[in-house]
Amino acid sequence: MDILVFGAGSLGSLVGGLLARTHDVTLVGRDPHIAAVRRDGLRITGVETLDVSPAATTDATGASADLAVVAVKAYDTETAATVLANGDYDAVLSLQNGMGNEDVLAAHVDAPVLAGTATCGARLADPGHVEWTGRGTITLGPWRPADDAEAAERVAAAFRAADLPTEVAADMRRRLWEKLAINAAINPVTALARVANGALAEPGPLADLARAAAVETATVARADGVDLADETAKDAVATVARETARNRSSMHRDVTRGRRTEIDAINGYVVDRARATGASAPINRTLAALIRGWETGAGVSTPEHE
Ligand SMILES: NC(=O)C1=CN([C@@H]2O[C@H](COP(=O)(O)OP(=O)(O)OC[C@H]3O[C@@H](n4cnc5c(N)ncnc54)[C@H](O)[C@@H]3O)[C@@H](O)[C@H]2O)C=CC1
Ligand SMILES: CC(C)(CO)C(=O)C(=O)O
Repeated sequence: MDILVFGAGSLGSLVGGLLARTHDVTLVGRDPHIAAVRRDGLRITGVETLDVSPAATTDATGASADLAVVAVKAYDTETAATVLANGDYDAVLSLQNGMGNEDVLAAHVDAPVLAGTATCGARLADPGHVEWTGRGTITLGPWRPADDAEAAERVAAAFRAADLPTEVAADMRRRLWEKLAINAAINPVTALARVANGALAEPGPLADLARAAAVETATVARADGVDLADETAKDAVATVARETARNRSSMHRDVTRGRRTEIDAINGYVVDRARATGASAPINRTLAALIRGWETGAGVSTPEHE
């Protein structure tokens, strides 16, 4: 399969690099990482060590491929969608966190849109070098009823052929809301309290706050027509906090590095859906206000500004 990975940062480089073992992959990203991959190839270390040589470019305008995988931060999805709209793809798959990305892609591209979640961990260590920090799996499926279920099966088969454990799901909206509940609970609380995820697995005020944010998110999901039980959301947060106890969440890392966060696509999205459905979301609203207030005061940067 011809695969273009739009957003060759941490996750995009890992997934693109692993897919490059079997498929023709083009990474789309920014220098100095892209220049290093073009010169020396891509090195993956951590869970496994491997060296691969995908094609790499900083400009995907007018490109075509069987599949475009979107792995930019949520605040860059609109730009990615605009570039992809000028190309030719049989399917577009988002592996991003947060909500709203698939709708933005669907509004721009003329191809089936697939939603996906990735539980693997990745960190761009140096230009040309990505660290694989957690093995994980990928779950993907059609986003809208009109989106092609066969495209999801084709993509999953291609991922499995490259040894990426991948499952197809028919209920991606519910699964993205469940992931959203996890991120809405763990990300801002760990970022504001500057603690590792495991702090939320210990009884105490931070665990109580995270649980309350998850339950509130599940309430908004139900108001939005998605069947997500309070218990499911609460248990998911407890399990992820325990299983990733030593990790710092992506929002905690963004805040520590003075970088823009994905708050709009996480707690901000919950607040927007609460407003649209007449539900109330005071906990998500407070967490979003605190992180947005920090972003404004800190004069945050995005990776391309570095
Ligand atoms: N890093 C991880 O382990 C995981 C990340 N995710 C999600 O995946 C998404 C990406 O996360 P990361 O890889 O950590 O972020 P990242 O910031 O490391 O990578 C995003 C990359 O996209 C590039 N980019 C953005 N706009 C571009 C454009 N117009 N042209 C070319 N390149 C562009 C940026 O330069 C950056 O290198 C986020 O939604 C995140 O929440 C999900 C699961 C795991
Ligand atoms: C699941 C979790 C909370 C793991 O850290 C994550 O997705 C993130 O940090 O963004």
